[in-house]
Amino acid sequence: MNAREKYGIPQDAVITIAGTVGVGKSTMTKTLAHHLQFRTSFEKVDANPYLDKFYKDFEKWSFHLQVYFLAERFKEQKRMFEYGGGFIQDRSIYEDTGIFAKMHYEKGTMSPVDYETYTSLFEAMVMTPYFPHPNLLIYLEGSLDSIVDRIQERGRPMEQETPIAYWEEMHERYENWINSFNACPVLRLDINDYDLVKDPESIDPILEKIGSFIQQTALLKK
Ligand SMILES: Nc1ncnc2c1ncn2[C@@H]1O[C@H](COP(=O)(O)OP(=O)(O)O)[C@@H](O)[C@H]1O
Ligand SMILES: Nc1ncnc2c1ncn2[C@H]1C[C@H](O)[C@@H](COP(=O)(O)O)O1
Repeated sequence: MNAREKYGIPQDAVITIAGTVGVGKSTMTKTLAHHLQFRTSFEKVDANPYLDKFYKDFEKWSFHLQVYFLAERFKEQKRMFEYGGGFIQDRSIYEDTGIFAKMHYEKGTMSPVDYETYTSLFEAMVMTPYFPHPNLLIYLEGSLDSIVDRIQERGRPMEQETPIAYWEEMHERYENWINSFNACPVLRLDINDYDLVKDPESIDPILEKIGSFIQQTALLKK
């Protein structure tokens, strides 16, 4: 019996991993997909033609980058839909709009007209059949210090060179965002409670929690 069967996780489930930059989403995505034998959906970082430019000049590249991420996520949503689920997704589309686009608009690094165009594009996409809500959103949370340490340790120069104030603002926005998020069930995990790098077995209680959480929310829907 594999972990998916053991913990009663449906094979068509879509689980999305949310949380600020560097908190450990990709690591969690890979680990869960491995244990559940699910496919993965990652965001494009290395092959992203705007990301480096964006970190050098937010004002100039915010809109281009948001449209790029939106197009990529739309293609991924369509792919997950066409496979009929069974995916772990690294970051939700809700974060693009609820965190990044909003933050740059409110900081003044995305113009009101660009933000309006972006928002209407996002709303048009969400109205297509490719956007069912995920079965579960796993929210990874930790202190700002430990997250900044991880960003430094991972070593993407564009992120290392970004002032800590940027990560601090994002951290705060994430806390507010998750406290009012209600598009799908949320399981919150504190990054101090597991270590997938040094202690791979710390995934077991997480798998168990995911199973019982999905079953409970399915019962509530009946
Ligand atoms: N559970 C963990 N314990 C210790 N270090 C971790 C853990 N998860 C991720 N890391 C480390 O933190 C850094 C950022 O992780 P990553 O998964 O790339 O984050 P994200 O996808 O959220 O940006 C990487 O250097 C990774 O090895
Ligand atoms: N929608 C986005 N707007 C701006 N920047 C974004 C967006 N989505 C992801 N990013 C950035 C943040 C990081 O530098 C990389 C990858 O994110 P990560 O949390 O490390 O997976 O892309």
